[in-house]
Amino acid sequence: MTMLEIRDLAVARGAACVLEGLAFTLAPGQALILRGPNGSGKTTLLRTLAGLQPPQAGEILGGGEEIAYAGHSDGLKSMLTVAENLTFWAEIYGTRGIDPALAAFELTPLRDRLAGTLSAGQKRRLGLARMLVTGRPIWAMDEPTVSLDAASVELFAATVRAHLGQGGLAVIATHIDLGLPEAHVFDVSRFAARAQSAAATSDEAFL
Ligand SMILES: Nc1ncnc2c1ncn2[C@@H]1O[C@H](COP(=O)(O)OP(=O)(O)OP(=O)(O)O)[C@@H](O)[C@H]1O
Repeated sequence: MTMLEIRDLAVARGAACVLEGLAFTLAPGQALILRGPNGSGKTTLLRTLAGLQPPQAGEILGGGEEIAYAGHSDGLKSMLTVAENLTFWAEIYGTRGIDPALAAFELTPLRDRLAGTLSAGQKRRLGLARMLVTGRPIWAMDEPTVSLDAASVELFAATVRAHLGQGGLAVIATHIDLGLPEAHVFDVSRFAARAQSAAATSDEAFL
């Protein structure tokens, strides 16, 4: 059974510890909504969970090959079509069939368009469709609804609900209420690193 558990985790940007003492456990069907003001460390935590940077301290159990990450950048190849982009990712992740992902984000009519010619919201929908193509059970997503209109936000929320309904897990930094069942709100600012606050105070003395 896929689980995601973090124990006494500390995450850093460069050498500076941003968050420390983080702990949670996520079971199949559960979502964790990350909240916190700009710069509080949501992206840093998501990148660490996704294995894009090492933790400064503590443990992550159950991430690794189980986790797929959707960051601020959609990571699209502008000279490939919508369908070619998804096929590229399907090959990387060793999965088959892009049609459900196209349908989930209403991209089927756009399948032969070059990704570079899509609107911002369409690009975002394609970036999110990639999560379905990965076939991975844990989704880590950073502000996934940026650029999406209300209808597309609902498509996204429905896709996440379906993923959770199939036993998937999700960690999502978002300010929007996605109406997810089993969603727990996790305010990262409660875990701000003490060393960082101390540094900010001493910096102020030199201003
Ligand atoms: N490349 C970098 N080098 C050094 N510090 C960075 C770098 N990127 C971000 N930081 C700092 O790390 C801290 C945490 O940033 P992070 O992007 O994780 O926050 P966030 O909660 O995702 O913010 P936002 O809501 O604005 O996206 C901030 O103080 C930020 O200024």
